[in-house]
Amino acid sequence: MNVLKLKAVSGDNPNDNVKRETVDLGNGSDVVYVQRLIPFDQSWQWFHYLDKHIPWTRPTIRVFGKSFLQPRDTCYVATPGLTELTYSGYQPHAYSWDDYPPLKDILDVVHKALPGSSFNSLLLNRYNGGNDYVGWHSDDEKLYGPTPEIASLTLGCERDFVLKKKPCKKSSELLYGSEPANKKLKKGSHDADQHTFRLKHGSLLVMRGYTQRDWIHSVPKRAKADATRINLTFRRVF
Ligand SMILES: O=C(O)CCC(=O)C(=O)O
Ligand SMILES: [Fe+2]
Repeated sequence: MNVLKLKAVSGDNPNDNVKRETVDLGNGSDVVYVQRLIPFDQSWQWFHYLDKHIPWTRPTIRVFGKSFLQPRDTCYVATPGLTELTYSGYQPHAYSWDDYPPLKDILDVVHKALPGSSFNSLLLNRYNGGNDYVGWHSDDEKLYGPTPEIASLTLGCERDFVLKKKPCKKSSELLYGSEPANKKLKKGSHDADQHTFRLKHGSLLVMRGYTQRDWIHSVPKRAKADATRINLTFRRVF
């Protein structure tokens, strides 16, 4: 597996001396990784708050006519009046930012780190150990527009986040949710087509440009990851 050597570049915001690294995926797609966005202790405080107070659910989802228990807990938060989110035949209830005030503080930190961003929805995931995962997919729902910026914050247990180039549109649709997330690279593909980021406690990973159109991503099962990870993905619904 290709664990990236990242090139450090300075942030857009001169007040922001947080180190960030950008990986150009080509064809108008890139990923920004900020390894230490939120200080260690603050990250644990938010982790414990969210672990305890968020109304986590593990919904049944439908993929190609078959029902599955989603292999992680989830919750959705959105500004009122937005188009409702539906994925894999499941429409989550949209909770309000006001229900969980620390989410607004986290949103502020993310907005400051990403000048020009204005997220209005948040999908939370909780992985209760290494058997919980998210399979190959892209977040290419229409409500996010053609080039969504998706900012993904990690709290708790480190996990690998893998990006893989779509072979073509049809086959990537077939991959969605149905292929084991840890499947090896196909023969004929090469290293530039797959990138792995080890997402640290307090880190932020941002997918931009055409990443959702041209790439799929997953958080594979990991036998050794025995602790809980909470992930917050901020998105803008248009
Ligand atoms: O947990 C992660 O890092 C990724 C979650 C994800 O891809 C999603 O919620 O769409
Ligand atoms: Fe995703």
